[in-house]
Amino acid sequence: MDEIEEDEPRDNHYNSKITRLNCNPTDIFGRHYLCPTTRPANLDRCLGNCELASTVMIFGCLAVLVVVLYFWWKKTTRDASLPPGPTTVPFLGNLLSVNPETMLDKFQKYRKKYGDVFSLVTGSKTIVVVSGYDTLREIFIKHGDVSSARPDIFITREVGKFKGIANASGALWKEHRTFTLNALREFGFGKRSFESKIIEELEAFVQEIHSKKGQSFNVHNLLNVCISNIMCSINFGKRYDHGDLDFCRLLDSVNQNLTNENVMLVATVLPFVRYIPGDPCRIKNLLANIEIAESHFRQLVKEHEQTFDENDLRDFIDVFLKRMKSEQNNPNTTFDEDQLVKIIHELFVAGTETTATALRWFCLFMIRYPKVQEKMRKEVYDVIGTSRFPRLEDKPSLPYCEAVIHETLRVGAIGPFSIPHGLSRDLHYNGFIIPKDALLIQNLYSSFFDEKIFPDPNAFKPERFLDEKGSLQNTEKVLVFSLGRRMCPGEVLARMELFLFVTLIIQRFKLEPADINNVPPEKGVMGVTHAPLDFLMKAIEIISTPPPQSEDSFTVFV
Ligand code: HEM
Repeated sequence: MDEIEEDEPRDNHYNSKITRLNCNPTDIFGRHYLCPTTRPANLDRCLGNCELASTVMIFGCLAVLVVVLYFWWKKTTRDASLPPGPTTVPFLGNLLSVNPETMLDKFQKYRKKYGDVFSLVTGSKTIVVVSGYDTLREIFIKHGDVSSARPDIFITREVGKFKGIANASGALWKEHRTFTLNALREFGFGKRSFESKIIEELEAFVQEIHSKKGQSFNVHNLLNVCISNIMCSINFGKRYDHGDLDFCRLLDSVNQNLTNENVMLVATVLPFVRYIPGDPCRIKNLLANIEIAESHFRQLVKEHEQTFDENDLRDFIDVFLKRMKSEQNNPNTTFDEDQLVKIIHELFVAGTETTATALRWFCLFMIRYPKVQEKMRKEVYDVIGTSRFPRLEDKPSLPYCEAVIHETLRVGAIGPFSIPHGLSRDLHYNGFIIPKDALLIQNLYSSFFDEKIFPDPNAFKPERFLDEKGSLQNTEKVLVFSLGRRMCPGEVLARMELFLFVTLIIQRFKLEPADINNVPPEKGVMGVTHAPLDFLMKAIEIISTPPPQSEDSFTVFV
């Protein structure tokens, strides 16, 4: 590059013109760097060129800006081939309609106005929302071959690395979902071994409530700890004491992410926010918490490897390690440590938050509907009495309790929008095209509150699930575990947990609000799940608690 020599005289005209242009003409050595290719002798030409260059640059930038704005405007405008939806706002599209605080009601209104399949355009992603029992079945069962993928979004890419089960698609997902379901089934789904793990935790739960001595308390943490401990027994073969520091750290990192409510949604529709300095949306914090949890799980895997005995498979990690070892000479194996860590992380999170939230809704409904509580208790006392804990084999004899569980899942609407789905190719539906890169939302909530299926949908009425003979009916209409190929693989375990917790709570305690004049509202908040606002309650002991190793309780199953 040519430079102006240091001993060259300065040009006044040059300096004055530069001053007019409000530029610094020389650097500290007096070298002209405004237009480095030109010498002062050619100053006028240089300045002319510079002005021309600036003008060209300004027009160039404007042209780029216009092109960018045009494409952004296009991206925030609904294409005619898409399913219908609310009018888009230039450059924002329907971004304002994806506010988690208002989404439940808004989507109900949009369904009425635009039909069972409507679209929202956000610029970065096209969201297609599917509502209604029949249409959900059509898109996710009939067209399940196309609609069972996961989309490429923040959570699947940055959090899940497209691994595990919930964040994987295609062959990897199929292989590991089947493997995990078989492993859990073999290991104890629906069997006594799982029941004994749940009952072991129920003992601890009862003791904790007993220690409250009828004082008001928030059941939130206690339920989280108990339910996650069940997942720990299944995954890692051990439960933790409620005060264990490692366990508290693990739960804290998971809970922080769960209460970091809508970060996933924000990062999905506004992917650039993660680059804003200062982490205002706590995305880096979320990723750091994932790392804390996964290094805990990695450590557990290492410990298992050291004590592994293929003739004594203790838990899910051991079952996976056995498969890993049997495939160690297969260069294409997908059974590796990363995949194992992702799966146990998913099982831990998916298996804890959902079930614990359902049980919080249950406690809230019992406080609000004491007559339902009484009716359940009568059924439990008639069938089981008070001398032993409820068991899974009591289930068919307790249809009213089962009806209450279904009504809790329906009105509590724990996962109202399920987990986002993706598509393996464009899907033609009713004359519209749902594009391959769209994000498909299952609006399960629309079916829970559909008055054609559940008349008077806002009322908490367990009787709706019982026919004239008192037998269960219509329970399959509560799509809380989703439907089709991605349907929740933890349903069996969740139902076991719900039944045993709910019937035991009712058998042993009378639930009351902390303040009879201030009964907590039924209002839920949208986060990772749809959960009730925190509330205080009292659990008045009806039957004195048996000692932890009592004959009557879990020793029967161990
Ligand atoms: C009341 C409790 C539960 C509810 C309401 C629930 C609900 C759901 C829903 C709605 C989905 C999304 C399905 C889809 O994408 O279409 C799901 C997926 C999943 N759930 Fe559950 N779940 C519960 C308990 C559990 C438990 C106890 C486990 C663990 C054993 C579990 C493990 C999973 C996994 C691994 C997935 C991902 C499945 C896949 O992508 O193929 N869930 N669950």
